[in-house]
Amino acid sequence: MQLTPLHVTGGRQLSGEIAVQHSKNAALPIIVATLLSSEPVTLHGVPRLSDVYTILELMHHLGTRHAWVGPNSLTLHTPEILNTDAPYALVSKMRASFIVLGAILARAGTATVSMPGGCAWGPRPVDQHVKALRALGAEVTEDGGNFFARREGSLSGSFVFELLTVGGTHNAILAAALGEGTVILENASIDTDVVDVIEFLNVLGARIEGAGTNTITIHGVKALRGGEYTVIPDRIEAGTFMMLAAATRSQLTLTNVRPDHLRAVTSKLAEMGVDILEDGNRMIVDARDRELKPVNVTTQSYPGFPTDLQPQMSALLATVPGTSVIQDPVYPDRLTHVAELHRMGATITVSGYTQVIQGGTLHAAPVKAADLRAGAALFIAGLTCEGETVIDGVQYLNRGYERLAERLRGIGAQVTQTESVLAADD
Ligand SMILES: CC(=O)N[C@H]1[C@@H](OP(=O)(O)OP(=O)(O)OC[C@H]2O[C@@H](n3ccc(=O)[nH]c3=O)[C@H](O)[C@@H]2O)O[C@H](CO)[C@@H](O)[C@@H]1O
Ligand SMILES: C=C(OP(=O)(O)O)C(=O)O
Repeated sequence: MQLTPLHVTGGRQLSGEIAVQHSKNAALPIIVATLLSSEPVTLHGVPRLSDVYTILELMHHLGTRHAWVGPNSLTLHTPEILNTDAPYALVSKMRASFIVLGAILARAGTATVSMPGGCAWGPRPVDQHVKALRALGAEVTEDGGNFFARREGSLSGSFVFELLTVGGTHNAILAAALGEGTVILENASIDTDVVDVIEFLNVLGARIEGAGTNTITIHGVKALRGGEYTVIPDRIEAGTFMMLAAATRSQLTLTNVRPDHLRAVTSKLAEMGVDILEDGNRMIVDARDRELKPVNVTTQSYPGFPTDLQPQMSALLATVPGTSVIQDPVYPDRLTHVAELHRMGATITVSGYTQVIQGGTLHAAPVKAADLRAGAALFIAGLTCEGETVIDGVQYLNRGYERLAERLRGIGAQVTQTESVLAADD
């Protein structure tokens, strides 16, 4: 869908309260995890994002019927799996869809899933997903851009991930949750989105231990029941708004936040001189009248500094006088925002996955987002400069930020766009 650009005029302080949406990257695998139950499941805190509509389209193909029962509440029901394949046209749109491989395999015994898409800043392998499923007893082959998986009986055994992978851990958990075997995953991800999926599955009657530790034990169960669950707050959206507050030297109050999920971000912003006050699920971020200091940042798996906030951090540090260094070894090629920030006057030199940033003042320019978080970096940058920045590639922002223009206007930002139409009953 071709969307109209976002027009952003900055150079003035923002203020007020902004409610953070619930987590995109937890909601997507939780929606997929409902495939494991034949009973209805109601989810609360599902953000209305294009990625959510994409996964619902895929789920519909697999046999799930859904209905929105509130602004962010969704009931899903998969009495039976009608198709065991996840076609290229749907999987290629987003990364998270690849975990239907484990879910379909668990429920139907066989699955065909196209190689995943998603934000395309460089290679995003799935070798660990495949190695894990094979180690647990599934047969997985690849041909013509598709993975074929099948199992005889229940999955069982153990697998040590060669690196920390969120999606790989999701896929293995979903594949092993049903059945009679016990599976042990070592060096598993401790990401908040993995913990949320496990807690959700346990509400439906799964027996999964070790959430939030590197060793996850899954005792297969015969069936899962229906149930109700609320998705966790989106720590990446919260971090984006924290950086927006800092970059515009404003004070913002964020609600629906889990400060315990944001430790690495909070401490980095505090090191820069931003005041952050935590009060339950609220956070006040204050950068008014501050001379912010440059910092060095390296991304890591959770609980380290998230790669999903690296582009936004580049935009922020481009406004901070002095030399900052950002390294993103998690996704070394996640750099599509850099050339666009150059158009806005940023001084950033890139060598491998290292950005050296000489901070200063940015100016408005026409720019284009080539992926979701690059888009976030651009609206942050745009809101720091006087004049109008026109941001193209809004379809990427709609993947991850619900009603963005409207919510930014709520904190005093001058942002206009002919709103994209995501149908309420889509
Ligand atoms: C939908 C979703 O939740 N997406 C998030 C998820 O993506 P995703 O689950 O795809 O990311 P992973 O955690 O799997 O990737 C982490 C690292 O492991 C590598 N790797 C991963 C799998 C594999 O089989 N082999 C391999 O080498 C990746 O190249 C990367 O360097 O976590 C990323 C890292 O926090 C985030 O940027 C994404 O926003
Ligand atoms: C990159 C992201 O999502 P995906 O993994 O679906 O591309 C993201 O949420 O920042």
